[in-house]
Amino acid sequence: MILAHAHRVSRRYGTVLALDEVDLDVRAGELVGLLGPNGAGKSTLINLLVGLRRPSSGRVELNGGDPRDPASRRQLGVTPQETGLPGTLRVGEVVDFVSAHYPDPIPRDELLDRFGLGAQVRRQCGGLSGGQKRRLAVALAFVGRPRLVVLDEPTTGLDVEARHALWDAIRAFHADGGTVLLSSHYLEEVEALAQRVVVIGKGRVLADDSVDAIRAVVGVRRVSLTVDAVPALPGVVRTEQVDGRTHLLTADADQLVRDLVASGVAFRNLEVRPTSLEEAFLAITTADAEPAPA
Ligand SMILES: Nc1ncnc2c1ncn2[C@@H]1O[C@H](COP(=O)(O)OP(=O)(O)OP(=O)(O)O)[C@@H](O)[C@H]1O
Repeated sequence: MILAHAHRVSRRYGTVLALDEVDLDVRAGELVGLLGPNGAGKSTLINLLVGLRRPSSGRVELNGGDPRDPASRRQLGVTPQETGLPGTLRVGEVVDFVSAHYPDPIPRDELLDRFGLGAQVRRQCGGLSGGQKRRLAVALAFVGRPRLVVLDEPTTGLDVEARHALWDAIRAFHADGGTVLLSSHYLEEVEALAQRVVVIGKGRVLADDSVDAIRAVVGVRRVSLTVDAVPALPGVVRTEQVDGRTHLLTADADQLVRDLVASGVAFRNLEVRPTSLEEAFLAITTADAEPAPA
């Protein structure tokens, strides 16, 4: 059963094409990670799916209906990228206020314990740390026992311990049969949580696959060297010349180094390091732009 559906969805903001004919289905029971660099279009896609914005063209559905119809959103929990909490209300009061909107909310203490906020129940929201505020904002998405939870960069700004606590809560929800769509900049986060990864770049879906398959694609390495002329070598997905250094991006650095040595070319100062996610996206985009073999 498909809970969230986007069909050839585009969204423009003035002259900016934030989403370009995106297709996405989130099925019941899935934990899907939306991965992409800044400005890729992740928040725009999320906002369309949860009914906060309208597509310029294409179709979005939530629980089989229009996401802008409150009936479609009844079993949805959302934490947007930016949230505000009333500074003078206590944590427990905020949870009670949100719980009052649902027929069978998770009991307050259980919810707060799940998100490591049990000790803060009487604290005013204005006095919480940034990480505690973020955890509370994410916890509120779960209070109504939703079928689908949509989290836009839930752990940005959290320290390692808080991030892991949040991951545990998300995993527990999923283990109980819940469906999750979450966006992240962090490959590590998506690897830790998701089974399926949708890579977004420049408003397009660049890849939609299992975590292992995506890891293989983004597991691109950077082989840097000083060399007069680089021979053409197999497996190089991108070549860059910066400040007299040559950088070769490849999925198999070991083989590339063997090939370099075998080619007999004189090189100096060889370095091999993982690419950043940003570079990996470039590699995917480049591979994506290559014409398909005839
Ligand atoms: N309200 C808006 N008005 C104008 N342009 C916008 C608006 N919202 C988003 N954009 C633009 O649309 C593109 C996609 O932005 P979006 O926020 O969806 O990306 P993102 O992947 O969520 O990025 P980030 O990781 O930085 O949050 C960007 O170029 C952004 O500047």
